[in-house]
Amino acid sequence: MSVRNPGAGLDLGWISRVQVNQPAVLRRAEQIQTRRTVKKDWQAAWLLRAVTCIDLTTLSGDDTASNVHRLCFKAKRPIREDLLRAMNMHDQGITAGAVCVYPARVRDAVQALKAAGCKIPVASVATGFPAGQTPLKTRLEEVRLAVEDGASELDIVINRTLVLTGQWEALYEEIRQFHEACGEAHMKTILGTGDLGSLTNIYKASLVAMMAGSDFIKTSTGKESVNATFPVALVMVRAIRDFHCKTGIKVGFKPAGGIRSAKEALAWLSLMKEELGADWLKPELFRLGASSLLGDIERQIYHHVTGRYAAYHDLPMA
Ligand SMILES: O=C[C@H](O)COP(=O)(O)O
Repeated sequence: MSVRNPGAGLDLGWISRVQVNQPAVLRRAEQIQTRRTVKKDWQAAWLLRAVTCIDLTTLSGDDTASNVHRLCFKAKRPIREDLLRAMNMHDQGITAGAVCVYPARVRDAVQALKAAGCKIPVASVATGFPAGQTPLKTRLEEVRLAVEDGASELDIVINRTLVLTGQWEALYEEIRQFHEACGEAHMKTILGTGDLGSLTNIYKASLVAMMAGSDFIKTSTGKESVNATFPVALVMVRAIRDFHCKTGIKVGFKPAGGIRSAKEALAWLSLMKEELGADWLKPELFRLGASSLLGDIERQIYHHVTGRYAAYHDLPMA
């Protein structure tokens, strides 16, 4: 990831003027999901692009060194070598965008990727993931420890209480402190959109997160009852576009939570291309946070290459 956001001052005037036209957002979101998508070779190429943007994730209570190691090896070789060879893509260095784990598993991931001779970044969730309801002191310490253990990307969750009670200055200050604690590591800010109550709050929280120096804004933890949806994404990417127009700073976008199918991955790529342009189709500015998406993409690529659907045993586990 090369793009960095130094942040900007908190512009409360801008935040107070925010209005979202909900019916228009819902109409546009519907249109993106229902339209015909790319086919054949183009589809395979888009799916490979999606693979390079996946933050391959495991965030479970029963995570151990061994499943994290397996995930890292899958991140290094996300698609079977013979399938890539059949598409003449075997020497293109296709890997997942990052591996995403809990702070306590960062060392396992760093070790596994080092052993595999692979430079994929390790992303750690932090700041009291998923609820963000621990004292600020411990949330900050969690960020510092994850960085110390080798995380080069931090997926921090915001304190949703501050959004729901309109405390924009306090939200900005907290995120600024997380940004400082991240040091050289990139910061992705998870809004937990399913908890924020309205599209207007989501737009405002997106702006505050970007003003406070987030390199990415991310929809969800995957643990809320509603996670990445297209209406929410539209509001967030339009906030990214407005922030870029006003400051010249490019902030990335990461939908996460419940993204499971290749078809959905294609719709997410279409949304990025149409709303933000080709610059946002790269892992530097776009990630898909997903624990169970890669398997379906690999199955679709297997079908593209062989004309058959893969049996369960044909593809290595993600
Ligand atoms: O940040 C990533 C999400 O937690 C993944 O959610 P998921 O398990 O629904 O794919």
